[in-house]
Amino acid sequence: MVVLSQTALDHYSSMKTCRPANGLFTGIPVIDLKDPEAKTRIVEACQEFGFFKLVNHGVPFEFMTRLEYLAMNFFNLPQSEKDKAGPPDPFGYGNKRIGPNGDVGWIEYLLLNTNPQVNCNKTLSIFQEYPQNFRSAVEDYILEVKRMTYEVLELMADGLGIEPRNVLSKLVSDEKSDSCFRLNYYPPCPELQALSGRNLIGFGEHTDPQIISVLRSNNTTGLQICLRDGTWVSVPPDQTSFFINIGDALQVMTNGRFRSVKHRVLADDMKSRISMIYFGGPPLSEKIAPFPSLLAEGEEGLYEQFTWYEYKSSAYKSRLADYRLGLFEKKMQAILANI
Ligand SMILES: C=C1C[C@]23C[C@@]1(O)CC[C@H]2[C@@]12CC[C@H](O)[C@@](C)(C(=O)O1)[C@H]2[C@@H]3C(=O)O
Ligand SMILES: O=C(O)CCC(=O)C(=O)O
Ligand SMILES: [Fe+2]
Repeated sequence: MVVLSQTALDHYSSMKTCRPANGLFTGIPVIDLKDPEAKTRIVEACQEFGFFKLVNHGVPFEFMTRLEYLAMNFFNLPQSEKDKAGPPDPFGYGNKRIGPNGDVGWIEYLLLNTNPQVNCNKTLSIFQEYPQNFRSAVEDYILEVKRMTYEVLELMADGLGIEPRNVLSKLVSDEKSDSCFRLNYYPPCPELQALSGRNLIGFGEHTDPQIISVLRSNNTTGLQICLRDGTWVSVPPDQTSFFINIGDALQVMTNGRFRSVKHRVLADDMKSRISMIYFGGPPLSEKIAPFPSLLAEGEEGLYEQFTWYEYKSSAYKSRLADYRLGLFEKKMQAILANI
């Protein structure tokens, strides 16, 4: 069993920017994909929270449970087997280290590219060595989730009144779209029991850089989002639903109307958490800028124009909790110009 030293605990312990809240939050917007009012509800949720729960989404539950089962089998393999698929570059198997800049969490994960044009040998090899059906479960799941994500993005465009209605969905459905997929496993940490009241960070606070993130987890709590007023609230888990996150790129495209939500995961003392997240990103060459039709007369764009490649490169130089969009805000550019 892994024993946590005081220093290690401090390292993994909860930080800093938002205030904690107790209990499960009951105010997460729930959107029914088949509701005729869905587009309006989605826009409201993205403006207020940058986050919502999606029900009646049409993705068969078996696709989720099959992948969950096979992913759990993978994470239960001997360490030496899992290490064959790592270290992440950023794709591949990772253990405790998140990203290239010193972030750590109580987590193991597999990060995969969903673009068939990018073959990552390391991750493909785990699929060759380990049960054939793991690869097909990942592919089947992603196919279903993509289809649903396009529908959500079309409703968003409709709700925002931007045309054509596929203006957002085509960015992530493009064959060059830079999307990725992540399986996260948070082992239980029994030692937490003796340390009542302390948090153990599974995945530290951050916003997702892409356009949209689509998350499904087992029935274990742990995911928290930061509300507008700066309080952390716990998202009640629901293994049958998806949770949708707005990413930084969509915050920019809506000129700040949609919030890229800050979130994190806390580990549990008893239960393991497993989550699967599809991150929908645009092609690397795509220019990320506010949609002109969303700017009111005389309203200025809040951000300098940049490509997704530029943003991603900058994100990979940052720490998890950094405010990555800051560098691209016009006011920051003006300050930098005067230095
Ligand atoms: C610390 C980091 C991990 C991350 C790349 C980064 O430098 C900053 C953004 C992180 C993040 C958060 C959302 C996704 O999980 C992720 C895959 C992404 O696109 O940005 C991770 C990156 C990662 O784990 O490689
Ligand atoms: O594992 C989770 O529930 C969320 C993880 C997350 O936010 C991420 O991988 O970007
Ligand atoms: Fe995230």
